Amino acid sequence: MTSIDVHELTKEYGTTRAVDRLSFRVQPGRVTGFLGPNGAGKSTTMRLVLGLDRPTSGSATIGGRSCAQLTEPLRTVGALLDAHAAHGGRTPRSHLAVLAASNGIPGSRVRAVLEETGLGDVGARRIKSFSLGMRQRLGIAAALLGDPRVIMLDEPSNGLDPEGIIWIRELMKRLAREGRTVLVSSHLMNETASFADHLVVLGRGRLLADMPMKQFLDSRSRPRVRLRTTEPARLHASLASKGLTGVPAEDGRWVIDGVTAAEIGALVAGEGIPLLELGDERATLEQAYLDLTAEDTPFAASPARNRQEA
Ligand SMILES: Nc1ncnc2c1ncn2[C@@H]1O[C@H](COP(=O)(O)OP(=O)(O)OP(=O)(O)O)[C@@H](O)[C@H]1O
Repeated sequence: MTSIDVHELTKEYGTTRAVDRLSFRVQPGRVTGFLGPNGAGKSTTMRLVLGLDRPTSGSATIGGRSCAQLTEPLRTVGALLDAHAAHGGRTPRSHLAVLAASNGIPGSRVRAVLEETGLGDVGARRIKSFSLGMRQRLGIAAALLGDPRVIMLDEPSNGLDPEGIIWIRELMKRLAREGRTVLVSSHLMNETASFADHLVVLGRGRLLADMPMKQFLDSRSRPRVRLRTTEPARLHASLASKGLTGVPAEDGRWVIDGVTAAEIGALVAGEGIPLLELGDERATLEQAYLDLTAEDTPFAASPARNRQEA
């Protein structure tokens, strides 16, 4: 099995410490979402893993070897870092053919990945005429070219239309099901929640979290129930008898903090209070992420209060 191992990794650019003694492992067989505010060090880490930059100290390896040691790297790791990396004067076919030839990859893979990424009909067009979404698909085609065990994608949904976003989501899940190691950075929390099984979160170059998605959501949220009843006065009294408070929401529902739907269900059933709806309110990844990274977001807009004071 081929994991990505980052160990005590540090990268300094002059006085900026972009990555700060970072250690984590990306396991095969699942999609790992790579999150963090702007400038947190995600792209730098990916470049270090790919051997495109040298660490100040520490190590980053794929299957126990540094990328620089790999003679045909695209057969081990495929990456999308910059959708504009391909030369605009080339065609997708020639761009991919050059990559295939220099990595010992059979030419038949070029057509296969063009088809897989939906570029089968535009393989002979100049890349400079491509939209951002098409360039993004070409970058993904290049990442898949060598049928690698490890795939790293930096903001893969950038520029993709809704159909493309669904396609990339399903592709990443399938790659993980095939036992590959998939690391994906994104700023889109709903998106990440829809495909990631595991999360690695950075803030100012340091590790803030490394855990399964469900554990991340559970660890950063309190239980909360949302319900609808035809008898709010009886519900209110029943809640009060247990030291609970229901807060009416704008949509006619009630929100109760600090309890689960199972607990409320048992309570109201015992008293015969009719319910039209009852459910646990799930924490969103966006809420959990913002809560975790609040202190590590260097480019957050100032609150309105501060602007008024200025
Ligand atoms: N080549 C470089 N030279 C100097 N500083 C750099 C270089 N590359 C990155 N940095 C700095 O390192 C820090 C981390 O940047 P990086 O691009 O890795 O963050 P990121 O998490 O990928 O951010 P974003 O979400 O905005 O893409 C930033 O402060 C950035 O300015």
